[in-house]
Amino acid sequence: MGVPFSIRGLDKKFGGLAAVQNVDLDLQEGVTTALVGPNGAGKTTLFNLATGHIIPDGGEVLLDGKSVLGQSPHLIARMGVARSFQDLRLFGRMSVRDNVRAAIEPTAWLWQPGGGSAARKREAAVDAALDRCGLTKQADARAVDLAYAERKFLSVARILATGARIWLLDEPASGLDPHSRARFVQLVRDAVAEGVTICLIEHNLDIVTELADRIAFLDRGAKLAEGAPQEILRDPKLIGIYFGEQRT
Ligand SMILES: Nc1ncnc2c1ncn2[C@@H]1O[C@H](COP(=O)(O)OP(=O)(O)OP(=O)(O)O)[C@@H](O)[C@H]1O
Repeated sequence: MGVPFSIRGLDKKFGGLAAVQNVDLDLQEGVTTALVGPNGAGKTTLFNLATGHIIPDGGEVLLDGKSVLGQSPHLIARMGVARSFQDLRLFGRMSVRDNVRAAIEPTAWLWQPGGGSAARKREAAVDAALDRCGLTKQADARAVDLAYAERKFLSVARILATGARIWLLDEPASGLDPHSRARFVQLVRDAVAEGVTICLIEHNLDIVTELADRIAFLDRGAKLAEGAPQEILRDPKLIGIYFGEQRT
């Protein structure tokens, strides 16, 4: 099993605060990894470092064994690493379809051969992503007019349409009703079956248990443990930290 995406010794300080401290993480092909930890543990910062949104103070980010450190978020996305944001970052006044198109366009090289046929392929990818995310009927609606769960699915459709092989999802299921949550779990499982490697930040431990093959547990910027969900979620010390017991 390959390791398409790897983080080595990542460090990031914000002023005096060590938000990420010497974190290693391997995303193995076909393995879904969950980042778990209390609020402020450094999970989102780790995604920001991994995708070029923030430059680390030290460490390495490797895609297929090659450094992508210092590359722009656009370029990293173009290389097949897609991410979602807690605040979704949709274009509210644009249509649902245009939101997905906008996600796909930066990954299409201007000089891409094929002209019209490449454009048709992109449209087909947009249609397929909308269909899989249950948004075909809402394709012409403005993103801002969607229900909350639909907006969450739109953020996944934007990733799906790019054909990215590595997905970093930041709390993708937060606030979803049980029905939407079940649909989301199925969407992720389908993507994994198609070969997508996924890392997700998730506070809902039921979803973590359903989807994750591995858990990396973070606290105060450091990775405290990594292993199978049944191992990590049964560790009283980690569970105490997660639910905010007094720490020394
Ligand atoms: N741009 C920034 N400037 C200063 N401090 C920041 C910045 N971004 C994050 N932090 C701080 O770094 C720490 C880690 O934040 P981060 O958002 O990565 O945690 P998290 O594990 O994702 O938390 P949550 O589960 O609440 O989303 C927190 O103390 C946060 O306040």
